[in-house]
Order: sequence, then structure tokens, then C-alpha cells
Amino acid sequence: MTRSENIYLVGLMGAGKTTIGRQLARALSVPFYDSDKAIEERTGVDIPTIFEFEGEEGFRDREQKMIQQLTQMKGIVLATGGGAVLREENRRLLKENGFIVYLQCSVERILERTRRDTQRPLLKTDNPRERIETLFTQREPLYLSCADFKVDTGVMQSKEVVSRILEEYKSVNR
Ligand SMILES: Nc1ncnc2c1ncn2[C@@H]1O[C@H](COP(=O)(O)OP(=O)(O)O)[C@@H](O)[C@H]1O
Ligand SMILES: O=C(O)C1=C[C@@H](OP(=O)(O)O)[C@@H](O)[C@H](O)C1
Ligand SMILES: [Mg+2]
Repeated sequence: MTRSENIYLVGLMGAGKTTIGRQLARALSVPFYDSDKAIEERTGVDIPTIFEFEGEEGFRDREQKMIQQLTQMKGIVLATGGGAVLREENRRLLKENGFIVYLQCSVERILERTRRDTQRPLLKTDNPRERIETLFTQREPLYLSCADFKVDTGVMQSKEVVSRILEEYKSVNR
């Protein structure tokens, strides 16, 4: 088993990890996991409820446990949550066990895509643009430090993004 048997997607909220991940897994005929969905299934409540009752740190603890478990699996595509790279342990686990793709996206596009969203507690603010800009500045260096490959999802259709990832993944796994 090599680390490249898994593909892990990282990037900001709205970059398309969940959407692209599902399509990529289908194209490869492998199982798809989404760490947020797995946390929701385990707890029986949605992400905003976890933030409400346990705060961001409570959510991060659950997220770390989930990443620990999901990175034991082989032959999967995993969409992480946008903040999964914040913890060093998560970055280490992801780097050790998979091919990491950073889905890059401009603040403007993210703002458009998340405008009507109610499921991302970190964007429940009077000034979502400022929040996204802050997250971008804080996290972009972390995404870049983990990534084996990056692709801009703001300028291409998801189908094209999937093709670019497959092309790169196959070239490193020849
Ligand atoms: N080129 C694209 N790649 C990925 N998502 C796109 C693209 N264009 C539009 N979208 C839309 O943007 C949103 C991305 O949300 P999601 O996949 O949940 O992102 P994430 O999991 O990174 O937060 C979806 O509603 C998706 O349909
Ligand atoms: O950026 C973040 O800190 C978060 C991103 C979300 O996932 P998506 O990136 O899939 O939206 C989810 O994990 C939670 O709301 C926190
Ligand atoms: Mg997602």
C-alpha cells in the first residue's frame, strides 16, 4: 500500500471539496468520505449544532478524531473540512497517508458560492467577506505546505477540475 492510494482534498469553505470529491471518487470507482458528514452521522446532529453546544474547539476535537480514523482507510477519496489543516497532527496524518490536493479559490468566488449558506457557522457574521479574507490569509500557507498538487476551482467547471486531478494523480502513480 502506498500513500498515494488515497486522495485528500483540502481548501477553504466553498472551494468545492465536497462536490469535487464526490465526482472524483465516482470517476475512480472508490468510496467517498467527507469528514463533516461523517461527524454529523456519528453525532446525529449537524455542524452548526456542534459549534453551538461545544464551540469551535469542541468541533476541532471531533474533527481530529475523525481524521485519525479516516486516514486509516485505504483506497478512498476524502473531502476534509476547511479548517482540518489547522491542527498539526491532522496535517501530519494527511501527508503520511494520501495524495493531497489543494482546491484553491478566490475570496470573491467563495463569497458568491456561500452567500445563501446556513450550514457554515464560521460565516455567520455581519461581514462574511472580511471573515473569508482572514481565513484565506491564515490558512493558505497551511494548505500550500501540505499540498502535493493545487488546482484553482474558481476558474474551471468541476468536471474540468476532476480531469486535472486525475491526470496529475495518474502521472504520479504510474
Ligand atoms: N468549479 C467548481 N468546482 C466546485 N464547486 C463548484 C464549482 N462551481 C460551482 N461550484 C459550487 O460551489 C459549491 C462548493 O461547495 P462544497 O462542495 O460544499 O465546498 P466545500 O466542501 O469546499 O466547502 C457547490 O455548491 C458547488 O456546486
Ligand atoms: O473552514 C472551516 O473551519 C470549516 C469548514 C466546514 O467544511 P467545508 O470546508 O467543507 O465547508 C466545516 O468543517 C466547518 O463549518 C468548519
Ligand atoms: Mg465540504
